[in-house]
Amino acid sequence: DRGSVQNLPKSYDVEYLMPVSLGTPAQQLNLDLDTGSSDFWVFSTLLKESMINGQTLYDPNTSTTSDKMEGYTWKITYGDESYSSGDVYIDTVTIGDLTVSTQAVEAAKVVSEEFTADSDNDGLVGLGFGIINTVQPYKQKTFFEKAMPGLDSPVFTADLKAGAPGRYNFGYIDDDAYLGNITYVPVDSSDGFWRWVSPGFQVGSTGSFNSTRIHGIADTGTTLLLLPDGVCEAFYSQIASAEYEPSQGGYTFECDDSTVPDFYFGTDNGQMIRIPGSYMSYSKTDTSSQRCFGGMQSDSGVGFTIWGDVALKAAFVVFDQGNEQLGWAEK
Ligand SMILES: C[C@H](Cc1ccc(C(C)(C)C)cc1)[C@H](NN)c1nnnn1Cc1ccc2c(c1)OCO2
Repeated sequence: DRGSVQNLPKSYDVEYLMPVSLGTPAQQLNLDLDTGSSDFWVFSTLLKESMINGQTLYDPNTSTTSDKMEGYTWKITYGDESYSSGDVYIDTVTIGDLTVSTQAVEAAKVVSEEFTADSDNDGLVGLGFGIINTVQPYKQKTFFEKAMPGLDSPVFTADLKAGAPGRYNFGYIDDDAYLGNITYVPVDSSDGFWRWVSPGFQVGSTGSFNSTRIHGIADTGTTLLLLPDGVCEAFYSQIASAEYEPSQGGYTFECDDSTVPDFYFGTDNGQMIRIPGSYMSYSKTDTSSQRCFGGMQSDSGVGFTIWGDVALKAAFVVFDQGNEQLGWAEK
């Protein structure tokens, strides 16, 4: 079996949403596929009005295939301090023609203001590893873990694009979606993330390669590229107008600065992925100024490196859960 679904970036590629069908008759919600968490949760009719702001709600009561998991609850807090919690239902879920008939759907009763404020986002599909699922008394499998046994191949792929629709595929690798070869690196899933080690980085096409092992996670649910301070300093030192502005929350530079270099990160045996300099001018710091917030920021607030959308949209990425490895290819 296999599946394929288009993903759509929101403005500034802050997040990528995909249509998902839940229940019978199908209720379609726009969800955020997040490889950096492992809860499948949705805005639902269980929420108080004050927490809803235009989102599409999953209504378990009108689905003829939903079953409430009595006594099961969930509560998740994300690294940016946002949170959500609620009850759990079993129902059928279809993503891009791939159906899981008994998915644990976590229906929100409470969401933090950050989720209420994002009216386009109806919830998250966590595709990290199930060991960090928050459902109590017994944790639940992710959508991919439920689908995996029936798939042609135990993989899903992420093809995120800058300011354009991309695609998530399940169960197969589309050889027309990338250039050259896919380089595979081992994954350590012990903390539930797609954690891997990059052998180093290079700033600009003429820069030298810096051999330094960077431990981090591949995270479709994080917008930016969060890297160690030393790497950020090496990158921003090459941009004439770059400054570290704590008041803005990080590195900024003049949006029209022509000295913004490309950034390369190593994957394995000499292969590198090139992130175009244009991906690094993330968003205007405020309407009046001509300064942009950098797409690369320090990981010091997080504690580990996060290869978020700014990096992932420069590559074709294979999340190979069957073999616990990540595949990287140029595109
Ligand atoms: C932030 C997202 C999860 C999310 C996505 C979207 C949203 C909104 C819709 C409301 C915009 C909120 C939350 C990320 N997903 N793996 C995540 N989940 N848990 N950690 N991270 C990454 C991290 C991101 C930012 C940090 C951080 C750690 O530590 C300190 O600052």
